[in-house]
Amino acid sequence: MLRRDAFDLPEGVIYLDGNSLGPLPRRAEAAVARAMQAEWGAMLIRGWNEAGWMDQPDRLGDRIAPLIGAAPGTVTVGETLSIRVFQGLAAALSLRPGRKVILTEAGNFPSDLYMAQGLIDALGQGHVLRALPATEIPAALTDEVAVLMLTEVDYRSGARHDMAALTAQAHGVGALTLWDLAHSAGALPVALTRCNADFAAGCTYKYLNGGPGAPAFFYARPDHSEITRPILAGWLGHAAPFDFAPDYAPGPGRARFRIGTPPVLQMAALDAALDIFDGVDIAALHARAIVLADRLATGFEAVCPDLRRLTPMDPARRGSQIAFAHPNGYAMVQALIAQGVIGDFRAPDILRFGLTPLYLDAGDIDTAIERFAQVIEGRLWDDPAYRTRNKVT
Ligand SMILES: Cc1ncc(COP(=O)(O)O)c(C=O)c1O
Ligand SMILES: Nc1c(O)cccc1C(=O)C[C@H](N)C(=O)O
Repeated sequence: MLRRDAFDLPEGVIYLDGNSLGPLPRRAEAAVARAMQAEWGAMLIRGWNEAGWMDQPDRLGDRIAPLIGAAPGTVTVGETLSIRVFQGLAAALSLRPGRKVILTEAGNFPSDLYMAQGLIDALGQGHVLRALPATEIPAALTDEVAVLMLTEVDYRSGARHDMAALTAQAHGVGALTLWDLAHSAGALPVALTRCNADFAAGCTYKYLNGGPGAPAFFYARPDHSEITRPILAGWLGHAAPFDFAPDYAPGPGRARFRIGTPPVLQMAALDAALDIFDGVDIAALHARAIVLADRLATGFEAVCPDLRRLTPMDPARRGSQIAFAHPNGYAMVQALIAQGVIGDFRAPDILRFGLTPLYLDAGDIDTAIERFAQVIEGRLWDDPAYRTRNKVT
């Protein structure tokens, strides 16, 4: 399971932030160089045909599909996750005319909330965004709800929704579902087909290690793809893009969810990154992440009993990260980074650590605990340099 050699990680660094940005896969460096030289450089514009650039979104979609329990031909790649959330919501609303509620979790990732607010404004049809605590969502699933939009694994606490149960309940009242898999894909087993999910989207720069700015993926249940008229109708989602027709006609199935030009170099990196998952049992990977998370949590809490654990204990109800709240959280994370243990901070007071067993083992966690002990016992966090927040945390 440990495939550390597949990654180009700096010596001495314990990387606990793969839930925000995965590290560099060694093969990605060569793949991007090849795409630049042998394809872009040598083929020039012929690369679209000869190097298969135009087919990359679907080819990569088919590589991601088994990681998220989707059938071949149902996932496409490109654009950003924010755009994909907008697209999925718009598709769901168009399939439920007359229903006015988008139901979501309060504290969902801001972009998902903003996308819903923007879409509601743009449509101007009186939709409302109802954002509730997770515990209140089941009771709020009524026949007013057009779509239940949830991030399967919460970006802060790491708490995981029960996709199968909530999707079934949404369908029970005639609502559709849109799942944000940003913190799921490549970290834990996702079963979109088995759960009968309607739409899903995720990013590839976290657990899938596609690199900063790597494109998003988008899933639509096949019966929905055939009847949805995408609100973001781009030329590459047209049935015949190179006819350059003045009016939009949707392409078949997932093709219609393409919008604009695919990011060819990013896709070359992602393609190479996905090689690492060949033969990986995602359920076993997640089980390992849970063990590492527990080891880290127990060790950190022993060093600093004031930490308040935010991540649920039940392995079935969490993703592959552990999060704590502490009033000095920002300074602690910065001091830990200075010691070579990279985690991150989420406002207002959350220390967040991603557990990625492709390149982390128990020895790394023990080293992280030792360095955290140095930070706490030496009060290394109490440094004026850590009183001002960085632009990107
Ligand atoms: C849960 C979740 N949704 C959406 C996003 C937004 O993704 P992007 O910036 O790629 O559009 C992120 C991360 O940035 C995220 O963690
Ligand atoms: N996408 C990011 C970026 O462009 C810069 C900094 C961080 C990110 C992130 O992905 C944040 C991430 N979604 C999170 O869970 O906090």
